[in-house]
Amino acid sequence: MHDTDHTGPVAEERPAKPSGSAAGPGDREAPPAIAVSRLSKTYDSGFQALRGIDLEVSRGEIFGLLGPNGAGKTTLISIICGLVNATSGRVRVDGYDNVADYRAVRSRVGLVPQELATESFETVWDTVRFSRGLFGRPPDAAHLEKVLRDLALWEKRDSKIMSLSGGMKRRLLIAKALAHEPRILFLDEPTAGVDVDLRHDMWEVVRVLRESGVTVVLTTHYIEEAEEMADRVGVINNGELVVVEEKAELMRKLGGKRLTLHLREPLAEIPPGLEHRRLELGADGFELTYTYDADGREEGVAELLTELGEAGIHFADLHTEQRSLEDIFVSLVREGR
Ligand SMILES: Nc1ncnc2c1ncn2[C@@H]1O[C@H](COP(=O)(O)OP(=O)(O)OP(=O)(O)O)[C@@H](O)[C@H]1O
Repeated sequence: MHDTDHTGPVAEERPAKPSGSAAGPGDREAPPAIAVSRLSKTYDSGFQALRGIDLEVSRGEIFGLLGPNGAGKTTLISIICGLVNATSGRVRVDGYDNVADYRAVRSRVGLVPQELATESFETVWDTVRFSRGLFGRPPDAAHLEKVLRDLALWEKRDSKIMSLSGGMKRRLLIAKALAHEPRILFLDEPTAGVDVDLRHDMWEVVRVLRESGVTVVLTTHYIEEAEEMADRVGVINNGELVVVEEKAELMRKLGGKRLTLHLREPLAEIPPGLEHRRLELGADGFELTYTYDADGREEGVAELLTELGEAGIHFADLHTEQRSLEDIFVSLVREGR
């Protein structure tokens, strides 16, 4: 199944031995958790799902892969985990090539799929124990207990899966993926279709994982989720990584602020003399929006209000807001079209 042209050159680059527990900041020799270079995927149907992806994820990082439906998120993580073959390019996990060193890679990654578990007659405990065994790891009741406790499932260890709530089933999927002690956990759309409370529970779970030093890559099309959880965000659209940025930096660079004025009288168009401003008029003519810098320079607002007053434009109300990652995302995806 696997391409055969990947063996060889990687051997001398990979670490001779697994590098023990997660590397500390002083460990300069340690390879990144994930290194993807020039990765492309064309499915047998001829559809090109990924186009030359380059990406590095550091150890201990929480990386959010954000993109609309069909953007290529699942394809990318499936290739990194070694479940789908790439057409070209290369993936290394902890320094191991995902084709030549398939086993080393599989033992280092845990994948939490979108679907809920189906083995409904099994107990929670048997499920995690079995998952660990699948990876050839020796039994370790203490580790499994810790995983179940961290995920608030310890009290349910003897319960059958069918008796668990939806939230517990989701957490059990994570417990299964953690049973063999992976260093990198992939969460594919962890909160797709769940209610708000459950979504917040999942965010909490990811925070706990971060504290335990696990590298987390999560895919989502909820901006809020990436904004809430990720250290860095990569936006993928049409199989291309449109941007990869520290979340805070992305907000700072592209965030901007928006001032919205609710006018007393509707306008048919932006009045002459104000065209140089970044103004937008709402469809009903009552809402005028001004976008300005995110870095705190707000002197333009006072000038604008004076100019509007001079032009005889009066407003009944105004409010400002920070542009959200949602706005940024929408504009990036538009630009990428
Ligand atoms: N086995 C396959 N054969 C052909 N095309 C495929 C296959 N799997 C996925 N695709 C196509 O590749 C594209 C990317 O799919 P992928 O599942 O990676 O997207 P995604 O970003 O994860 O989307 P979603 O958010 O809907 O899960 C889609 O257009 C999809 O239809």
